Amino acid sequence: MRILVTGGAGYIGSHVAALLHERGDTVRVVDDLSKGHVEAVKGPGLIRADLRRPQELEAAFSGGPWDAVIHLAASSLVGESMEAPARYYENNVVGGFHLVEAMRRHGVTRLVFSSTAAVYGEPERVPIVEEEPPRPTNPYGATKLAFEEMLHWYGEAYGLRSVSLRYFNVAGADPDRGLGEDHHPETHLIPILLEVALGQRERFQVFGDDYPTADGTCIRDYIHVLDLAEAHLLALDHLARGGASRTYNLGNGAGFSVREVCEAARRVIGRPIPTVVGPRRPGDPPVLVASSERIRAELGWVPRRPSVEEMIESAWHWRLAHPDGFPAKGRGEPGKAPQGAAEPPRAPSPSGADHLADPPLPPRLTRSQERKADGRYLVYYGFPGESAWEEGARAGGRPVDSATPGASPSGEDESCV
Ligand SMILES: O=c1ccn([C@@H]2O[C@H](COP(=O)(O)OP(=O)(O)O[C@H]3O[C@H](CO)[C@@H](O)[C@H](O)[C@H]3O)[C@@H](O)[C@H]2O)c(=O)[nH]1
Repeated sequence: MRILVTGGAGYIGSHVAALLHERGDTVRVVDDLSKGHVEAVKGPGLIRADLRRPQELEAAFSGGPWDAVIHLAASSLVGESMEAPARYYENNVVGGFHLVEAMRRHGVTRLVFSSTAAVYGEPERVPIVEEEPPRPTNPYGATKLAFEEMLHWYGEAYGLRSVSLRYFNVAGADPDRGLGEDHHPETHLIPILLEVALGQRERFQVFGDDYPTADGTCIRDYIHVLDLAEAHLLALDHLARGGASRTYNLGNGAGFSVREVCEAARRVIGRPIPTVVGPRRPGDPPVLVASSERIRAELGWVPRRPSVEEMIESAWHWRLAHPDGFPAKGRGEPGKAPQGAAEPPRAPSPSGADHLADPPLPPRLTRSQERKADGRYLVYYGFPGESAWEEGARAGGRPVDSATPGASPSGEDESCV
């Protein structure tokens, strides 16, 4: 198959892309590299594109036809989403909309979507089944749910078939393939524990110990990133067989409290991990544990690495080999492969000659800014050679109020899951 993987330079996407590439699929990673790493793309082609910019998506879809898209590019932090919901709506909903529109233009009718347990909010029954009414308690979950709903209606009207995978808490690494978790800044529980164990942080802060759980800390369901990546391949194959649109939970069905994960990390690593209890993090539900019976029964998914210790151990091994994460590489030009990345794959032409060139990109929007009397910034976007205000009126650009200097329309912060 020929597959586009958005967010394929990120933590989960890089594992998915590597598995697809290894089994012989033609894979092109589409990533804006704001959070992803060129080094994490092992084998597949890579093209830099921001989903919010349709002209960059056109370059990403060039060289088709493509059989399917796996969509993981998103902003994905619960805490951050509470403070910056606009960024989440723009990256996850607007970016997602441009993606499905590009799929429509290019006749691509299958999509596997990286959704989240955060759509459930505070569920009434645990383990959570897919029939549980979604009631997100944070903008991250709300934007993922909005895109799931968009997929439903695109399916009804345009024949798009999709599988939404609602991930619970993803952990672990694949040190053998040189893949692991590297976020800046890091906010996730297990990588932070590893940083404390390495002496890169002084201590770990527990976000609240007054939840209605046995030890007062939040309970989550952890899933190994490779088990999760394998589920993407099963979902893709389901759609390739003509399967209908579905939604699946992905977790192990076992809950671990924050304190239990700390204890497991101390056992696996054998080093002290000092902790301190702090306040709750807004938006965190007390308990999220999955029932993944549906995907087991329908697609035959079996998590082969269910132990939290194994997840921590694999993450630890990757981290020991990469104490500072992936090396920072240049991001290159939008619509192109960054330096050092594999060339994006092209479809073989009927004559055998590879004559498919990327389409020329329209001129890029540029930004200009004014500092206002109150210290805030007013930022305008325009095409080169036109004043910002003229552009705003004539070319569809938009003024953005109170942006911080150096920020993109959404804060240049699309992360890659
Ligand atoms: O410094 C920290 C970091 C985390 N936690 C707690 O650890 C648990 C797990 O937190 P984290 O690793 O940040 O993951 P979540 O916020 O639960 O969210 C993850 O899990 C979701 C599904 O549950 C995914 O959709 C999200 O993308 C992913 O960020 C939560 O109870 C946090 O409050 C702490 O106590 N201290």
